[in-house]
Amino acid sequence: MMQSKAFIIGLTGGIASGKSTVTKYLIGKGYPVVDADLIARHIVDRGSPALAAIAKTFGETYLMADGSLDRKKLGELVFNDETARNALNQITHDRIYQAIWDEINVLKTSHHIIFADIPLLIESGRFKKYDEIWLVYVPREVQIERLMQRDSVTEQFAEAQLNSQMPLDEKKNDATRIMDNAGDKNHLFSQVDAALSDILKTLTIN
Ligand SMILES: CC(C)(COP(=O)(O)OP(=O)(O)OC[C@H]1O[C@@H](n2cnc3c(N)ncnc32)[C@H](O)[C@@H]1O)[C@@H](O)C(=O)NCCC(=O)NCCS
Ligand SMILES: Nc1ncnc2c1ncn2[C@@H]1O[C@H](COP(=O)(O)OP(=O)(O)OP(=O)(O)O)[C@@H](O)[C@H]1O
Repeated sequence: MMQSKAFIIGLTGGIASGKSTVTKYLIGKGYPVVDADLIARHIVDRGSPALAAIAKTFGETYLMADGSLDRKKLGELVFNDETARNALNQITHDRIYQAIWDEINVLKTSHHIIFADIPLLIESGRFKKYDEIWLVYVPREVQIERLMQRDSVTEQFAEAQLNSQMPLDEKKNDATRIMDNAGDKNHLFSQVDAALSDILKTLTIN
């Protein structure tokens, strides 16, 4: 019999390490996945308090003509400037982590296992309340290569983005399971399947 308490898994990694690839696979299997990047976009919607705070802190020049956030311009600033990045995180992170947990609470009423894809979960220090942390890991050079290819950015910008995050080797210390994504996608999916069957076995016993 399944337990009544939901089992919450934080799915993390670094930029372009393969979290969305795992997310799509999990959704295909019917699991709910809360998407922190999507939530991060919603909380800075046009007219939101967070967007007003961004305009006040960084200037109206970070808004597009229609009043929405100029994401490319703000990205170029914060991925190259730690003080600016900290200021942006100060405005956004409490709102993002609150909204993630609100979504989890809603899903808890109808699901036994819930995933949340959160790139900065370990940096945030807010991972203790998750039952497990899954780290989608790749060596740094593979991460840079995939990032440059996917986003068509220069090596210099890709390096700046990686340097804005904790190195994946360090994140290993706080991970319950490490999914190695240096191989092909099937290799990644087989590790996900093994973890799922392990968890399902444990939940069925208890
Ligand atoms: C800087 C912004 C405007 C750039 O927007 P853009 O559309 O170019 O990128 P997107 O939001 O899709 O993020 C891409 C990736 O960048 C990384 N990233 C985003 N913000 C940060 C940050 N503050 N520090 C380190 N890495 C970050 C994440 O790995 C994320 O998956 C945007 O990322 C943002 O508002 N960031 C602050 C909110 C945040 O921390 N988001 C991460 C989710 S918890
Ligand atoms: N095993 C793999 N082999 C080859 N390419 C891969 C593999 N896994 C992922 N990719 C590719 O690498 C890129 C990054 O993967 P993905 O978008 O899943 O990462 P992510 O961690 O979700 O990134 P972000 O947080 O930046 O959105 C994508 O273009 C994806 O198709």
